[in-house]
Amino acid sequence: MTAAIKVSSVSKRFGPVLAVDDISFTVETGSTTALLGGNGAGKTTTLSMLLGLLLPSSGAIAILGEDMVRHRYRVLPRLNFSSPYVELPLRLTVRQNLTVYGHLYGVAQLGHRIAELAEELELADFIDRPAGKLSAGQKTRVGLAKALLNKPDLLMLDEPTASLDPDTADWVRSYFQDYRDRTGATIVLASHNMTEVERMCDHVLIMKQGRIVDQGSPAELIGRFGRDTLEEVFLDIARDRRKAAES
Ligand SMILES: Nc1ncnc2c1ncn2[C@@H]1O[C@H](COP(=O)(O)OP(=O)(O)OP(=O)(O)O)[C@@H](O)[C@H]1O
Repeated sequence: MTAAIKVSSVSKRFGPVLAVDDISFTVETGSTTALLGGNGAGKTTTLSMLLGLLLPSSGAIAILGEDMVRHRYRVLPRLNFSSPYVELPLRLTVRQNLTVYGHLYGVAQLGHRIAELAEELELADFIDRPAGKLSAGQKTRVGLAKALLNKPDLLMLDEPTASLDPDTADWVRSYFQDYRDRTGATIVLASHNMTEVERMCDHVLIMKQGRIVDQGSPAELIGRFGRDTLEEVFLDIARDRRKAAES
């Protein structure tokens, strides 16, 4: 099967800053893959290039078999993303927001799709309230509904459970696992929550200073570093401790 994402020798420079430094990786179709790294490691820049929002300075990106530089409009309708750092128009109600985005994505039977998502993500109590009047957790759920409007084959989630209470966060993780299992979609997740990554992801890419410094399944990484949790592996990499296997 074609990989959902194939990144080959990609770099991104902002003036003097080399934000992404010659990275290559593949994401298998139907997997949930995490992109981890400390602040400033290059995760957001990488996700933005995968979404076609930024062009690489060099290298090639193929998404769902299409070249992102030359043919991104062929593939954009099959992608979506959520990020707690992107605000929805605050004066529009939740329903109006979902309607505007649904039209932008060309969603068929939009009223039906919004009703379906309102039920699945429990938005009914505040669907006619302006987005600016929602709690942080409610906003996160609306952002997730927006990301699911077009039933994407590839979903990029930046901190999907930020601001959610533990019970709702747990429910959202199960929802995405179920979505992936039902649809065969591929999920790429950027998160600082290592327990979440251990639970949801089959594969982990670890970035540091714009490079991919390690990758594998959570169990492989934990084993290779001789640790008990992914959090400890992350700290080892962040603090430049030598790998247990090498010392
Ligand atoms: N538009 C830009 N212009 C200049 N430098 C940028 C720009 N965008 C990102 N950078 C720089 O590129 C580097 C990588 O940033 P990026 O936002 O990709 O990191 P990140 O891994 O997402 O970090 P965080 O976890 O803090 O969100 C940082 O040094 C950042 O300051």
